[in-house]
Amino acid sequence: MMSLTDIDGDDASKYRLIGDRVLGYRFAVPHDAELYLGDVLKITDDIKGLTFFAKVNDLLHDCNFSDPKWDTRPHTEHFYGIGEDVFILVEATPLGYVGGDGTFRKPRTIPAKFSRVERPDSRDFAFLAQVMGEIEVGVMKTGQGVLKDVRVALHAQVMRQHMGVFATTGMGKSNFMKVFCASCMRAREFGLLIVDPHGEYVAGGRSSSGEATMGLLHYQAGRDGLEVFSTRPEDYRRKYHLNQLYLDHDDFRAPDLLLLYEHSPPQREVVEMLESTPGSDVIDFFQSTDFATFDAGTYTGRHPRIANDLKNFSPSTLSVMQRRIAGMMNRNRGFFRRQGSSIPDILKALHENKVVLIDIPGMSEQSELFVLSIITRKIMRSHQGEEAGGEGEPKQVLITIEEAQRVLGSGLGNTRTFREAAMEGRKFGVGLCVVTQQPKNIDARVLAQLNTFVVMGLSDRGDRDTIASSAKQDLSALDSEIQTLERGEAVISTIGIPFPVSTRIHLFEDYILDLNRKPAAKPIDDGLEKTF
Ligand SMILES: Nc1ncnc2c1ncn2[C@@H]1O[C@H](COP(=O)(O)OP(=O)(O)OP(=O)(O)O)[C@@H](O)[C@H]1O
Repeated sequence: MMSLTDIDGDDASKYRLIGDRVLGYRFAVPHDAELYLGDVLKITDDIKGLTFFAKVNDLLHDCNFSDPKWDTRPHTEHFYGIGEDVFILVEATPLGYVGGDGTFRKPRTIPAKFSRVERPDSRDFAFLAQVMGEIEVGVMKTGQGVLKDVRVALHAQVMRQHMGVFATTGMGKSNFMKVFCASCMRAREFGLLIVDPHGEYVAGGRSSSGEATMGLLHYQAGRDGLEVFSTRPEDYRRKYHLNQLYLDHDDFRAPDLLLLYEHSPPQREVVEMLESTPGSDVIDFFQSTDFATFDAGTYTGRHPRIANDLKNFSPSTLSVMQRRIAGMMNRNRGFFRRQGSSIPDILKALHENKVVLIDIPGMSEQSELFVLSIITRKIMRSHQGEEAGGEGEPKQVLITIEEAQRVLGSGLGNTRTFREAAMEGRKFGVGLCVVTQQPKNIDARVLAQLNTFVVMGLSDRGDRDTIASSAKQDLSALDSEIQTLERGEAVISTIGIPFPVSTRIHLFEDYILDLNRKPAAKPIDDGLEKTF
């Protein structure tokens, strides 16, 4: 017997499940029902005692008439009427189901024929909420609206397995990153490194659409979870309790130069030869040697080993290297000095599970990559050492790489540090947060390592295909949704949440206003209704 069920007490509104398979449902709903792509619906199977959830991915007009042209004939309404034989066929993707024990599971079975289909109410949201993690980023989106009681939160322990944030410019990537940082400051589950050459994360600035924005310092209740290392003037640093950023000569290694300049094969060989030589010796050698007269056989300076290593290189190659090192020192003189480095403090803060913001406003792209490369290498070495030492709790750090196609593109031979972190980092508790507008320009081997995908509007089909083929969950059903994502919306596919979840990212300013009013305890329980 067919069971037509009222959805909200309105007799005219009848929804019923009529098929189809474990990974795709079909419902018939009245021809005038108001449903939207992305709506989340609940299917109650009273026979098996299971409650299923599914998301609408297509809507089609259909009818029970055998006349294929019934709806184009004149006076159709008069002859056929437009009653329950005319309906909308809804295609939906299952999210999962809840059994008698109240646990949310992946869809592995199918609801009984004619199971009741309705909109979930607030009691149902608890089931969806139970699959969420600790790092809150937004609320679940459904069709035109949001499920304000279902906060979307990533799982902290998945973060070491690398994440990708993919967004066309202006879609809300900076806002997402700040929300993510605020939640990390609050949760204190792992260390997060972020290098900001635009100076907008610390105290805000202007968004891409020109509005004034707030920064991480405005999240005062989470201040203990933030450590800032900055190149700003002293009075600014003192006012906001920021640390001064310093890197020293021993933090530097010759391969850092590969990121900053194009190198010819012999120049590259010089770099490789000096790879494990302490940076202070390399810098001192190049600063104190005259390559017009350099001869390794007669060299009497402070670095005979380096002189001997470089004896077969031409003076012109060595002069180019000398100029580059001088250029690198000059460009970074605001924070790069002979002795005294912030690296131990940066590592300490990361290992205290803080967000570490490296604030270098107005610095060139080369300086940004220089800093990021040095800190990434230091984190990797420290974690590899710890692994060897084997004592204490393994530390977990996530390193943000913005415009990641610069250093994780395919065929780039100059970015070994980042590649090593992408390929081996997770063994040592080092994850990468790869942020890019151009996923198709990221090395496929790196994409294959990502276990969390945050997709914020990608208009390019090639980019979407790249993401769909790399994500661990099937995103093909969401292609049309990804195409139509609006600013501030994302589809998130991550381990721990059994379905790709459409999310309305919190607006940072509203989110921290709310967080500032709450005690710092976790988990975050209250609704964020006023945000949207
Ligand atoms: N989740 C959101 N909710 C509401 N508005 C948002 C959201 N995300 C972004 N916006 C709006 O969009 C504007 C642009 O966002 P944002 O600066 O984060 O974009 P972007 O992708 O980082 O841009 P660009 O790549 O050019 O820096 C913001 O000023 C904000 O008003």
